[in-house]
Amino acid sequence: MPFIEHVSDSDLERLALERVVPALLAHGFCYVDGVLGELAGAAVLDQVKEMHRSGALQDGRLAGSVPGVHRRSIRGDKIAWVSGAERGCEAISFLLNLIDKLISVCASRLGSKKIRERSKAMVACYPGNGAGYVKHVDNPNCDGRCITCIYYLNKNWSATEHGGVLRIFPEGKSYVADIKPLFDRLLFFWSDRRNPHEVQPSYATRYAITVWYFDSEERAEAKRRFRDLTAPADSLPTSPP
Ligand SMILES: Cc1cc(NC(=O)CCC(=O)O)nc(C)c1Br
Ligand SMILES: [Fe+3]
Repeated sequence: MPFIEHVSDSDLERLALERVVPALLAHGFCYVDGVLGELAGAAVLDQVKEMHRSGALQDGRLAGSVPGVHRRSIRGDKIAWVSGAERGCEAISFLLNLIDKLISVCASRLGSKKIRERSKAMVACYPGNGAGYVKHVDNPNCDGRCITCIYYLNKNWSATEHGGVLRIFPEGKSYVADIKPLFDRLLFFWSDRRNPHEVQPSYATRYAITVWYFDSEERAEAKRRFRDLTAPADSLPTSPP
């Protein structure tokens, strides 16, 4: 991608149709470099650094505390959830708007997926103390998340020196995909079991912003299932007297 300060809608449309959709359908993942360009990318990085400096990033929680296992050994990242409307997140909001446009062009060409909503943006920082993220699947049990989209923000990143590579183990393939978390790189991959992935130990501060796009039918079904599990007491069959 040439140095494009302001990516036009037609550029996004072409990028989606010629690059993202074919790669997602063929390999299940795809990354694009130089998405925002130097200036807009640097503005996003500055805002993420300011969040880190101001202490807005907190330890990533684990789903359910894992007894006896030290949290950092599983997830070493510090995170914050942003909608983009917060003060100091204007550049992040610009990024999210651009990704939304890209996905909306892709969505209609990704088969039966109806992608109409997404999560908030998760701003993450691996502090560079050797922490990473153990191998996992983002959406192993049909919670509705369809596409994981990660925007990386790390300038002059050297995998040999700093580690921090995202390794995807595409299901059923004989190869792994090692993706460096480079500045102004946008990565997409199916969130389900097709893409187990890990973040290898990071030895430099490693910033990324992740959003998850929902398939609305799978999301609605997951909500129904979840509601059954958490139905209020009065609707559950009462235990025998
Ligand atoms: C909160 C949360 C974060 C992540 N992040 C990564 O996999 C790291 C990707 C990267 O930074 O390259 N994955 C899941 C399933 C949850 Br939940
Ligand atoms: Fe993940």
